[in-house]
Amino acid sequence: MEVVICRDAAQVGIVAAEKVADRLRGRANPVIGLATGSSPLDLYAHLAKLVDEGALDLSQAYGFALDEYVGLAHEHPESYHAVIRRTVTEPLRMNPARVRVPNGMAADLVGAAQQYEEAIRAAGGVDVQVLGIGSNGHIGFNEPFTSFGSRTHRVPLTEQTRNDNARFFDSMDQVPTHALTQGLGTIMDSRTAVLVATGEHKADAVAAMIEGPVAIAMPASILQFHPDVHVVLDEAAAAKLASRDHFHKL
Ligand SMILES: O=P(O)(O)OC[C@H]1O[C@](O)(CO)[C@@H](O)[C@@H]1O
Repeated sequence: MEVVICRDAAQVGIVAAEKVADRLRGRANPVIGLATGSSPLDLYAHLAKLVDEGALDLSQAYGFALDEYVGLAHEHPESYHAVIRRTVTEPLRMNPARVRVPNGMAADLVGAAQQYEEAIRAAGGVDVQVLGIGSNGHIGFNEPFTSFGSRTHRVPLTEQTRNDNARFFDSMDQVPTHALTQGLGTIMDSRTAVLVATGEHKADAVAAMIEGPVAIAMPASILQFHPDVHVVLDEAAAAKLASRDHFHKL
């Protein structure tokens, strides 16, 4: 696990985007795994700048979002279908037909989850998975006590996650209660993972992910076993790392 500590959130976005771009360049049909939430927005903005400057071409790339709310219409502005279109597909000039988001509106969610796994496999697997981390240590929507071997599946959201995401909705009762998410096993199959975290509200989860025991109470701790994972933090998110002096500081 490589850990890089940056001055601020803007630098996190740039450093992480460069790592993602390095691994996508030169591949004929690169596959990028896409996180939503606030954390990766600066990363996507920098990737968009590279695309605008001609330093990166994602027109032939495939994209797979990590997750989607269950029962939220794709047209809803906070559905991850809409968020990915707004923050990734359009600014990165990707082909919309090659960017997939789990179908949280499917009548058969088990079938939709299996099809999603098959689509990732058919595209050749994920080259670079972009990740954020929830304040309770979730990645994707894999909440604490999710099996490490899990594949794409339907999950209930914890109260903490619903509270964290309530800022995107008018009221708490509009925040969905369930999601369809890639599993921890699916995420661990990615060839490279780049996780970004900023802000003091992530400091406990970040410290537990990097230094704590690998335990299902802290889903992100499974990344300690990922063969090529890069964690890019700002000072605030790195503040509770006892081992911070061992890591690369920019
Ligand atoms: O980046 P945020 O908004 O803090 O969210 C943390 C994580 O929770 C999720 O929103 C749940 O999927 C992730 O996409 C994100 O990485």
